[in-house]
Amino acid sequence: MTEAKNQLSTMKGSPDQFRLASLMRFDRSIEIVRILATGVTTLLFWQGMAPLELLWLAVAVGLYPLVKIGLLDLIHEHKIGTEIFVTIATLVAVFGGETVAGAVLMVIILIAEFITELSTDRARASIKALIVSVPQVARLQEKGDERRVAISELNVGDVVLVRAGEKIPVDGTVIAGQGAVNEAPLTGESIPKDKSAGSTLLAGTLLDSGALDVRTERLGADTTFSRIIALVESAESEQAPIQKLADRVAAWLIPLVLIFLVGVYLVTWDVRTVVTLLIFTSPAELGLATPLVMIAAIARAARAGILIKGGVYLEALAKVDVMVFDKTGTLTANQPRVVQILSNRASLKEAELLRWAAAADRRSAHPLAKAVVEAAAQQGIPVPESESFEQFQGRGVKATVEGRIILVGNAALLRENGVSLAEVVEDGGRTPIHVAIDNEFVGVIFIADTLRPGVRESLDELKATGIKRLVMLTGDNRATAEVVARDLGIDEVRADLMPEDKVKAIGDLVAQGHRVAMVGDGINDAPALARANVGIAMGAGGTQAALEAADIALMTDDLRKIAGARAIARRAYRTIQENIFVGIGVVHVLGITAALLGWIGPIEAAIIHLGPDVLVFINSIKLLRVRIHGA
Ligand SMILES: Nc1ncnc2c1ncn2[C@@H]1O[C@H](COP(=O)(O)OP(=O)(O)OP(=O)(O)O)[C@@H](O)[C@H]1O
Ligand SMILES: [Zn+2]
Repeated sequence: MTEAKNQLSTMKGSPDQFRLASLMRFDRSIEIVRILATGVTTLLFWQGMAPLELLWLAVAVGLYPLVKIGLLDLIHEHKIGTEIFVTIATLVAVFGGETVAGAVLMVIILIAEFITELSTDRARASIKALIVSVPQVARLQEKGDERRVAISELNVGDVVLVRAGEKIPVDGTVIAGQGAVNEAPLTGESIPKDKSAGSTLLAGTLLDSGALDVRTERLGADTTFSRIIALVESAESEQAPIQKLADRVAAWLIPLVLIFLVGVYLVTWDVRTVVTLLIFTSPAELGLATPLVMIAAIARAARAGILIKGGVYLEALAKVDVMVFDKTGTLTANQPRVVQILSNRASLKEAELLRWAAAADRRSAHPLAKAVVEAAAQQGIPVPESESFEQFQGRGVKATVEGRIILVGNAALLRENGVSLAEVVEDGGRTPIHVAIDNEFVGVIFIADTLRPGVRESLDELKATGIKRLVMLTGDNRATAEVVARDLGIDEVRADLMPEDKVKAIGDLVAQGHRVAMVGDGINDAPALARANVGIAMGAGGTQAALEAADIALMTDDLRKIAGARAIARRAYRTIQENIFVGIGVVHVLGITAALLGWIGPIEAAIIHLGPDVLVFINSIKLLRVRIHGA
């Protein structure tokens, strides 16, 4: 929290400036003048100091924007909004002889609309402010000299210098120097990370100490930072189902309300009661109850390094009952190491087995292949080039090395290639990689990976938030998968899956009526992420692919952020329900009752009506302060 505040005070265009700037906008000034003019005229007329004609003029001036917005909504969105209701209420009052009441109620509504608009703008501005900004100038290194240039003049490949206390202006790689970088603005991670030659840097993060020379890789709109801003900005337009429902209910209520009002008038012949009722029967506010909550929740999450791409996913995450995890790289740390080599042939030494396997695997990008190649390098084994190479998704590789056909992969790969396996090697906790030379099974390489720190706690926390079933999907073998699952308290394991099986497994869960979230790394798992109700990608700070693939992107690999995201989502959903049922529902029902009983008139109604608007606002803004674990 405090770090975030410090960030705010150092950024260009602080929220205060932003607020001032938007307050001073031209149309805002007109609005203020309009409110003052109509208010003062009403007051003068009331005191007998102005003629009725002047009051009519004031009413016309005040109604103008309401009629305009109301008609535009009606024509373009086929929606009867608050504006139309207020216009009707004012006109009924003025022509029914309650001119002062009509004018006062109109002024109060104008003030309420003005306040709502300002606060929504501020919430929006705060989203951007929370994720801070990128500096607009950089120190460019040129022919041994340095000079300050605008970011727009930089090119990919340029070397920029960053000194302690400065913000990193571009995405790039450190080529010289050393320093500690605070990535909190992007990831919510407040512990600074040490950076030296070869480390990657993200624009918008802060160099706490040291000095770095950075080779520019991405600039301006291409930086991860800019992508995030763009995604958060578009998040608002992704309406949540509850919002659509509120809009639908509002549309459906309007004719009923109008019939009800005509009925009341025919029974009572009382203009005051009808005008008072009009204020409390406008269902348009239903539509206002959700956007502010969504904006606040998305802003809160962004500050914790959780990127939620729209209200629709916030609601979906709140309702999730089954959570599915990929194993490798999601639950495990994705740092596989070779831990044991077993040769099946007396004549074949372990080092030699590793040499064949590494030769076959050297062109594969699979993490297991990298572990094999790395082990060979560590043992100083020279690895030959392969003559041909083929990768089988979820199976392994087939390569020709020194004229011999090498298979490296799981049992299924060997069987499919007609290699008979005397016994399937399974060993809990470690992944066996089978090796065959010229269609003969020659041995197994065992690879182990460690669990991510804090996985168990994160999963327990998720269960505590009402997730009923935790499922693990993996391409790894059953024995290894089951050991991991048992360690973590996972309820259901599906092993030996091909990538398309994972997509199908999620499809089945969705078809059974579950609300499914899928957690993966976002690179290999993109189709599975897309199939789930909510796709959550980890480590999106590292790769832009992960950022694009998911509905919710975690900027670091910290699994605790999932529980954090879930907490924010549930809280937001509850707030929306509170806003609708208590803030709007209860107050309006009470207001209608009071009006029918003749306890309140139009002016009291308009004042009381400000109550729920303010409540909804405060209730929503509270979301910005939700405490979540690990952020
Ligand atoms: N390049 C490779 N070298 C060796 N074995 C491989 C290779 N590619 C795949 N395999 C074998 O195929 C299995 C399935 O691979 P896949 O990539 O589908 O899953 P994974 O990465 O092990 O696990 P997860 O599905 O949890 O991410 C691996 O466990 C391994 O036995
Ligand atoms: Zn209301």
